Amino acid sequence: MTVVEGFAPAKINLTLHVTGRRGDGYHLLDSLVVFADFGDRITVRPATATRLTVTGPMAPGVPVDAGNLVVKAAALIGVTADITLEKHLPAAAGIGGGSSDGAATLRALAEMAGVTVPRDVLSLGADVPVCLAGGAARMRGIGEDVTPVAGVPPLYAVLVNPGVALATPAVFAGLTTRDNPAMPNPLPTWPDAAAFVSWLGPQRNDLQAPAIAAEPVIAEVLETLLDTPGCQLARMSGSGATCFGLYDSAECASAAAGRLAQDRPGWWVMATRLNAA
Ligand SMILES: C[C@](O)(CO)[C@H](O)COP(=O)(O)OP(=O)(O)OC[C@H]1O[C@@H](n2ccc(N)nc2=O)[C@H](O)[C@@H]1O
Ligand SMILES: Nc1ncnc2c1ncn2[C@@H]1O[C@H](COP(=O)(O)OP(=O)(O)OP(=O)(O)O)[C@@H](O)[C@H]1O
Repeated sequence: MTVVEGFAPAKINLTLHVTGRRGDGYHLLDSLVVFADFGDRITVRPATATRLTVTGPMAPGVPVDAGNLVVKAAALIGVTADITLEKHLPAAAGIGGGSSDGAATLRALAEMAGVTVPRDVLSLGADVPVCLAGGAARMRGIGEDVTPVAGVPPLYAVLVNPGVALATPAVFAGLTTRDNPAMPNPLPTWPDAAAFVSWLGPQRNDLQAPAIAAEPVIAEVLETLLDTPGCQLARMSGSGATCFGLYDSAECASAAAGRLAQDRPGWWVMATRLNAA
């Protein structure tokens, strides 16, 4: 029996510029996306009907029915399987947990059944195409236009989630401006990690302000990250509430994570390497 295992890394929007809105209400984006070396794990086994079991420290509250993106992915690719999802990423947290799980499921089921992944996966969610591509990418359109980006260095980061779940539609609805500038085109080249991080500084996550308006604790997370020794940049990912801090070494990131975990026992804190693959 073919058993296939897959990894569903956290997705981090290093930038997230909202550049317009379509007639159907979806927003046009320009986002630089990378992936962490931390995430969920899935295992798929052939079965005559799809069945999902969710395990792991972040399993509570995650749907186990047709509402789970893993089950939707299986239906889209047309393969039935016994699927175990080991959940490590907080849900509704702006780090694409469900989308990354969906993309990992598509890859694993394609391998298990010897079929190809459908070309149009946007119906699963705006973040699924970028998660399926994997690796540093520029995401445009509403999420369907994904271009790999070369030259993004590996980054040492700390992810912090203060334990408030934010619904993506509500955060988009809180935007006060929707026609904001895109990132430069083409993107520059960066000689090293320091140049990359200083370029990143003036870029933005346009969803950060409406997310803070909805959950002011996000501003506290950003300030707390910036206060840790060696933090070069702190920004929110996706529609929040997870924020990332960038550091110039694994030691700095790990020391910051240790300190934050001690000082803020209610917050989810994780040191990770971004774009390490
Ligand atoms: C905020 C991001 O995470 C950035 O990477 C994504 O744009 C959202 O990706 P996602 O969670 O996979 O999004 P979906 O499940 O497709 O959409 C959730 C909701 O977010 C809003 N949405 C999403 C994507 C987009 N380009 N414009 C939007 O306005 C819509 O209200 C939509 O109903
Ligand atoms: N595999 C899954 N893991 C977690 N949540 C899921 C999953 N499938 C569906 N959901 C549902 O999707 C909602 C959003 O969770 P998800 O973790 O995908 O959000 P997110 O990290 O904010 O995503 P994004 O960054 O793409 O906006 C959850 O509240 C949950 O009900």
